[in-house]
This record gives sequence, structure tokens and C-alpha cells, in this order.
Amino acid sequence: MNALLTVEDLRVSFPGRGWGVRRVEVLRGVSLNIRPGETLGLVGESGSGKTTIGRAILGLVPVQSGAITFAGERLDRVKPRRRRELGRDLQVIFQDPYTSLNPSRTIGDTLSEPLLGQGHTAREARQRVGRLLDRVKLPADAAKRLPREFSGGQRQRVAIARALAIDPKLIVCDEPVSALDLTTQKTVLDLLLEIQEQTGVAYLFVSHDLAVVRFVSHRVAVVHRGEIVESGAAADVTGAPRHPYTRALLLAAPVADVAEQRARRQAFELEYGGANSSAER
Ligand SMILES: Nc1ncnc2c1ncn2[C@@H]1O[C@H](COP(=O)(O)OP(=O)(O)OP(=O)(O)O)[C@@H](O)[C@H]1O
Repeated sequence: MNALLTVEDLRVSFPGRGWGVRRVEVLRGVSLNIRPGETLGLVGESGSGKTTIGRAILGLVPVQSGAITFAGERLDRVKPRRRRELGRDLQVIFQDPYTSLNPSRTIGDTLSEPLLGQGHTAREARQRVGRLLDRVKLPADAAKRLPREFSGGQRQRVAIARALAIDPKLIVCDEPVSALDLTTQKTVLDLLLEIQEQTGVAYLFVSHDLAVVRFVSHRVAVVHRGEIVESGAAADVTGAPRHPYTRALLLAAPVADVAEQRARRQAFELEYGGANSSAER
């Protein structure tokens, strides 16, 4: 089946801090693809460049070179108007459910906005909001309430409903459960899987947590210092990793024994540096 999204040799760099400081290369030739209805998990340490890959696909950071093709069109080349049209099929769920929703707008208004922007009447939008709330398992009266009346997990359900509002083909999920407790994580992940089954939406699922990525992804790509060092079927990459960095990531994943966990973490940091070390290297 043809890919829905193809990224080829993507390079992104940011200006270095201070005068005369070289640009910092954050993505150094990233290539990936996602098929319709598929989940590609992007995993790696903090600072490895995962979020920047998602932001580049969404058109939120300037790209130095490379090609991003979505539904057969070059996103990095099309005119801004066409980019906005294509952008409807490309939505995002951010990490922090406490800052991603407008605190002064009711959930109903937040969910209606993209629908009204698409030319739906107020009545159609109201009906569709009802269906969206049902789909993410929130009560119908949530439409009248403000974000502060909801827990983190419920807010993330609202963010999922907003991303789904105009039937996108791909959703970039950027650490969508990292801010939630473990039980809530599981219910939100189950919901994302159920929605994928019902709608055939594809996900680019960004997370530092291998267990989470393994749970939701068909395929996994491992990001290290701005490059994909390994990719393949989720079970292969997480079950029989080939690259030493993936093996180290797996070993550094949380285990019940605190002392063992600390020792593994120290070994990982000795080998690969701590959080945010990638760009400085
Ligand atoms: N707008 C920017 N300007 C300068 N540097 C940036 C910018 N955005 C990201 N970076 C740097 O790029 C590197 C990769 O960041 P990115 O957020 O993509 O990593 P990540 O793997 O998603 O990590 P995290 O999970 O912590 O967000 C980091 O060193 C970060 O400081």
C-alpha cells in the first residue's frame, strides 16, 4: 500500500545561542514513512529530536533540506493556502492537557471551531460535537463546561476529540500520555487504539517511553542524536533490538527494583549522556 506520509533525508538546524556560535543540527537526515491506518512510534531520549520531527511535518519549524510528502503532495513545497488545506488531514495532540486547551472557552466551543471553519452550520456542529464527545467517552454535558472542570485524562480526551473533529488522515501524538498517571495512561492509549480501529486514522506517536510505544505501535523508529538508528516492526525493535542504543534504551527502561533501576540509568548516561545532551555533541 502507498505511504500516506514519506519523509526523506530531513535536516533541521537551529541558530546557536550567542554571536558566532554555529547552528545546532537537530535532525541529521531523517527518513521515515507511515501507511494509512498505521502507527509509527518514535522513541528516544529527551533531546534526541523526536518532537522536532513531528513539528517539521506539521510545518511548525523551518526545514533546511529534505522532502515531506503527504497524501502524494510535497508539504515543504506547496503554497501556503494548499498547505493549510492539506493541514486539515494532519492534526496534533500535544503532551500537556493543561495548556493545550483554551481555559476560557467551553469544550463545546473548542470542538465546534474547526467544524464551523469547515462550513458546517451551528446545528450540524452541535450534533457533531455530541458524537465526538461520545466517541471519546465523555458525557454530552461536557460541551457546556470549561477545561478546568476536567481531570488531565479527561482533558486529553477533549484534545483527542478536537484532533478528530474534521476526520484527519494522520495525527501526530506528541507524548500524549506522559503527563498522566499510569492508570489514566492506559485508558487514553486504549481509546487511541479503538479510534484507530474505527476510523482508520494513522498516528505518528512520539514518546520517550518504550513500553508505551510498544503498546500502541505497528512499527517503531529509534531516534538518537537527530538520526534514526533503527526501525522495524514494534515486536522486533523492542524484542530483539539490533542497535546498541536501542538495547541501552531498553535496559534503562523502568524496572521495579529501585537500586537496579538507578544502576541501569547510570550505565546508560555514562554511555550516551544525560537528557538534552544530543544537540551539544
Ligand atoms: N526552536 C528551537 N530552537 C533551538 N533549539 C531547539 C528548538 N527546538 C528544539 N531545539 C533543540 O533541539 C533538540 C531536540 O529537541 P526535541 O524537542 O525535538 O527533542 P525530543 O527528543 O522531542 O525531546 P523532549 O522529549 O525532551 O521534547 C534539543 O536539544 C532542543 O533543545
